[in-house]
Amino acid sequence: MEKIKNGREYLQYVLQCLNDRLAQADAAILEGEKEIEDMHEYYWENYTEMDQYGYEDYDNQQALFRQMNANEEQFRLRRRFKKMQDSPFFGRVDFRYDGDEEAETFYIGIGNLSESAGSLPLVYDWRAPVSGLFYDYDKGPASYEAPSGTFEGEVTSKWQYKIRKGKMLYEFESDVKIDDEILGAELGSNGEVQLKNIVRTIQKEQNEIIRNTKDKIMVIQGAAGSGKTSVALHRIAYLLYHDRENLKSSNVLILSPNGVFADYISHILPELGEENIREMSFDLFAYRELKDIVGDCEDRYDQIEHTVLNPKIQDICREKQSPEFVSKLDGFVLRLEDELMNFRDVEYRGCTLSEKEIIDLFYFKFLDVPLLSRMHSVAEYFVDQVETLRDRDLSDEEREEVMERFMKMYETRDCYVLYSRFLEEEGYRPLPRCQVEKRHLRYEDVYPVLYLKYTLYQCRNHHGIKHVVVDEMQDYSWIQYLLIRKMFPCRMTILGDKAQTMEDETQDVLKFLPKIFGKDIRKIVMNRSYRNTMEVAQYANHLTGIEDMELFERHGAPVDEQTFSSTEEALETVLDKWLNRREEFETEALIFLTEREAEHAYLYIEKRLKEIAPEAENQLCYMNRDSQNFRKGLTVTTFYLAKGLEFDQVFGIFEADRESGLQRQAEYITATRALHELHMYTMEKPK
Ligand SMILES: Nc1ncnc2c1ncn2[C@@H]1O[C@H](COP(=O)(O)OP(=O)(O)OP(=O)(O)O)[C@@H](O)[C@H]1O
Repeated sequence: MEKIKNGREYLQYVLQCLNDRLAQADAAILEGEKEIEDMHEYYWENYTEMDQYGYEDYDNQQALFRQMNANEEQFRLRRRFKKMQDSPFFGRVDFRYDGDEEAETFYIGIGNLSESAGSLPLVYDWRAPVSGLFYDYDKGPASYEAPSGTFEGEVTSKWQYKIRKGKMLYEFESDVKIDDEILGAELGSNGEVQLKNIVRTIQKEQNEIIRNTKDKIMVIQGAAGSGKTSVALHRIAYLLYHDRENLKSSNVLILSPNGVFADYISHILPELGEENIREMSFDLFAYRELKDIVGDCEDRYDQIEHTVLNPKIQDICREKQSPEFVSKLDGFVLRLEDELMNFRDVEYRGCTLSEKEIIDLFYFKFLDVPLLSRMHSVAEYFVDQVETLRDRDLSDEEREEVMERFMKMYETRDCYVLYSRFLEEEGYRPLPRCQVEKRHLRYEDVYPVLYLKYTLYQCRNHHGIKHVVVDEMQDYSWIQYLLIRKMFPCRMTILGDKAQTMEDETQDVLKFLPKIFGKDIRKIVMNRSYRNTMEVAQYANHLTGIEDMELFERHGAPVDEQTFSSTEEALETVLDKWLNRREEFETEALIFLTEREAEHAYLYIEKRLKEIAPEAENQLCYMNRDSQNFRKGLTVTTFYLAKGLEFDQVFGIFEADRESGLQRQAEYITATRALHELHMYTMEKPK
């Protein structure tokens, strides 16, 4: 095997080895299953005779768990080997260690493979330390970090392979230029609906982020299409691989924009050999946390729709998420320490806690407990006293009764009522008074109320989470980041693009994040864009005046710009272009500023398809905020839901003369969604 220098021969060797390992895994699984069956049988036959203390039963259970884990491991191996049968490796790097005569060869693939467990790998996982050489260096001096230290030497050659279904499609020794050609071919290809994994072509500056394990909070400002989402997901795969002991996929949470986005990225981690991770939008999270306070909350998308109709409401929303507003809220919370309380003696079954004792406990012993949870601690203290004196535990009902007496010392514990009072005190319009189910929070008030709740109550700890990924960081406000820090005091990867803010002005959160997260933060800027053709990227950059973006040299059709006098006319053109070239593209999008426009267009196209091309009906879909799947075909939607996604061909239809900052942002976001072709249509205002 040592002697095989040729990729094709090596492929045959590796495929044979994969077959052997698969057969071994199959045999081990069969044997394991038999073992588990025998254990069950033994248990049922003998459980009446097992020792009375349960030792034997316990031992049996432990043995059963061990066997089940061993089987699970074999299943994992089998899944990996099966995946590798399609393309066992994609790269090779020959590295001569300093002091050695000859270079060693390392083949790189999506997972490790060796002839037997524990022997030297035939293929190295792309996340292994030595694989860093492949991404970081061309021929020449190089080094890599491993747990045992830094290894210096020289890359003597580097190869790239494309293998599909176990067949070598091409192999060549690569230099920088060819790297670019391969990358160009990857970027130019159609065929994948969802986001692709990029292991074969990770770029050096991306690799630096993926392999960073030092920094607690990484913040990535990346241009549209620079690979932020891809990099964040590969980074998670890397961290899961290197810290298996401490970090499981269930410890990672992605705060992402919506359900479709979650679906769009859902296959990447499984493809990289990891389990999928939890994903949630912050609005959904807030909504769940506020369920006991309000009946309903607006979300970010409602806010955008309202802003289109009345741009002024953005100002008040911005104001209510700002540092100044938060410090007023903090001041209000301080005042509540006094104003909210109405202390009095508590007597229960012959035991008394005097008002003075309660005040002492409240303001000294339990001062660290948040205000609205503090009386609970005082009550617990009292319950302890009662139980000691009476020498028995109180029943649940008795405890309840005691608690209630203590809670009555708060004027109110309702964050909605308190927030409304705060608004009034600060000269804002208070919230309508109504029962919980009828309460409907405007978006501008959602996070201030949540902030109040998290400041006034001892809130649930989200302990299981050890790494949070925040995508689209520019869409989060000061107050939201304060909440994120409070809820998740863990490592984070925060990524976004200030140019894609969904407001009339761009928001650069990088300016204020250090104030929230302190010195733990590491900022990285990625300015090279990979998604769009040069024509599309230049057009998009022109819309917002971006000049510093580095574009990948890939060309396509010029942007198709047209003006129409009626929506129907524009939609007919979209229909025509889409139907005529349906075979060429996998995914297309028709994007609008508002939900109303998108829905109208969808209904129009749906009706027309029934008349002219019923066979294409199942290729049309409407994407709203409740949608959960990213689909092939033509997706009709709004710019804010299309954010983060990409499509082979994009149509954007926007009204002329709606010269708002938000519309400019919407057009920019729309344009940057196009991989290959972009059509930007303007609707003339009716005269
Ligand atoms: N190193 C790479 N090799 C191949 N393709 C890449 C690479 N980096 C990025 N891409 C491709 O570029 C496109 C954009 O990537 P991605 O969606 O991760 O970018 P983004 O910065 O999150 O974009 P946006 O902010 O505009 O939504 C994807 O098609 C992705 O596969």
